[in-house]
Amino acid sequence: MGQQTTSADRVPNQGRAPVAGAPLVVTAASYRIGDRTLLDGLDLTVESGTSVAVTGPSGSGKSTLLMCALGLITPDSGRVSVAGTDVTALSPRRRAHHRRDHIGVVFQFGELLPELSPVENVVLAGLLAGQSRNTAVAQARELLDELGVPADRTSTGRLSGGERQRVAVARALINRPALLLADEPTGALDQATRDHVCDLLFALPRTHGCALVVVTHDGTVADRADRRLELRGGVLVDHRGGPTTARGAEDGTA
Ligand SMILES: Nc1ncnc2c1ncn2[C@@H]1O[C@H](COP(=O)(O)OP(=O)(O)OP(=O)(O)O)[C@@H](O)[C@H]1O
Repeated sequence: MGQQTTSADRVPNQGRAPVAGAPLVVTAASYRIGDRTLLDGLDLTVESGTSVAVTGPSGSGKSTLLMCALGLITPDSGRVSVAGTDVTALSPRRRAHHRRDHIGVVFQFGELLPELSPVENVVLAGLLAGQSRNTAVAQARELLDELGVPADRTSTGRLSGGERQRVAVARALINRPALLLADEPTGALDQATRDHVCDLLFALPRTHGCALVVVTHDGTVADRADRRLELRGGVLVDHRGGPTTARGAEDGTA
């Protein structure tokens, strides 16, 4: 498991509006589907400049937890605070705006528009986030350069899997998110490419000052995070499954 980062060694947050408290604070969240309890009083705090990996059996509710953080699902009870705002209390419209302003997401297959160039994919996200065209283009080029992907040499659909995921990371960063969520970001990559994408991904909390939550089945990926937790029985526990409480694991004190 990686080193826990303290507030003292965080980098500046790249011009983003300051966030009060941790970018993600989930408090006593419960969520049921039918007769299944997926989240059962779950707690999770992720500080700026740090990463958390969430593992767990298939169907345990990992994506559901991400959906709660995104505000696409509202827990039956509990709070989900993103960038200092309880998103469970917002109207769907305000929640969507809040998501656009404060969260970036990377999915397993990138979910990019294959016929557009990399820079067009990233610019599009910037425009949707309310940036001017000039700003979006400048930032998109800067991010793609930083992540080592050619901006407009070819269409995104012709890129390799690793290059596509780097474009997806650039797209997720264009709104300077306080919170970056990644759902199986390396699930479709070979081992060498996975390791390269992990190098980039897990550096982002330090280089961009965001909080990062990665959901993965891959223990090698999970071990790259500052904290590795397992979703089991609706709560987050230390992945080694030792005699710990969810709160203790969540605090990183277990
Ligand atoms: N809208 C829904 N209606 C009914 N069941 C759902 C719905 N959304 C999720 N589920 C069920 O809830 C459970 C948890 O789903 P979720 O996708 O959160 O699990 P997961 O841990 O991310 O799984 P995986 O690792 O396979 O991606 C699954 O059994 C899923 O079928």
